[in-house]
Amino acid sequence: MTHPSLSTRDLTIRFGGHTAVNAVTCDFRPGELTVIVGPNGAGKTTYFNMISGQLTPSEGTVMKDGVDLTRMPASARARHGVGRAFQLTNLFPRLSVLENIRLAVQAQAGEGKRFFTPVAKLTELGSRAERYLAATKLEDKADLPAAALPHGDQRKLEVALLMAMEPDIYMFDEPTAGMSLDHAPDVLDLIAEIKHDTSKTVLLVEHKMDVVRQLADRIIVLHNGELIADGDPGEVMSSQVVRDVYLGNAGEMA
Ligand SMILES: Nc1ncnc2c1ncn2[C@@H]1O[C@H](COP(=O)(O)OP(=O)(O)OP(=O)(O)O)[C@@H](O)[C@H]1O
Repeated sequence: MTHPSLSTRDLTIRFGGHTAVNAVTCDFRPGELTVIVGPNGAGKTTYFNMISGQLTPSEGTVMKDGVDLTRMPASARARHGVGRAFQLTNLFPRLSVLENIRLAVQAQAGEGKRFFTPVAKLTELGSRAERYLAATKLEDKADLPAAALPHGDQRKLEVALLMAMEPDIYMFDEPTAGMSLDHAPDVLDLIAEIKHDTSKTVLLVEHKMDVVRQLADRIIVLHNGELIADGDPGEVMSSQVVRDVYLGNAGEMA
């Protein structure tokens, strides 16, 4: 079995007296897309936030390729290859779609703060930006300001910016939330493509079971902050413990 790229050990966070995530130990491997499911309030987003660095755990560790990320801020984790798609927060609304991607590529290449960049390097960065533009099927919108894009295309641009960071770990929290039915397949195709790259580890928080079925290599289930199931999607979703959890939360397992 491939070596894990990312591991959490006994990851725990308390808010006042409430334990939102309780001693979650889990390994994630390259070439594997893991979907994190669980009823509302199960701790999925909080677990995600402790991996990407928005929250610092009360106890436990987050390790990536042998490096302890547990106390690092999100920006340092991004430099270590943990990339998370965030809605709108990293877009420059007045800049064009292509300019946004170019800036992300330049930042990844460490050219963001340089005044002079050699022409050959600029050309290389430009072609990388074009590649991500094409991968996300945004070529015909390249010159539009990011703010003018419809919601679905903005989500695609966020994926393009994430790809431009060239992370090893891709994290998506409900990537099709708020998206119309005609845009959702594009974003799901993109994620499917990312997971075909066997050097990448993909983590997804998702409620929609059709999305889970389409993408998951593995499912982990959180309930009341605890990891209660982990494994093959078919086995996990038909297991009694998961059925009981969802039966107690009727309607959420769409
Ligand atoms: N900053 C915070 N302060 C206090 N409690 C919090 C905080 N963040 C999360 N919680 C609590 O932690 C628990 C887990 O929340 P979380 O948002 O991680 O669940 P979730 O599984 O992502 O839910 P959903 O599917 O509804 O998004 C909830 O009880 C929530 O109220």
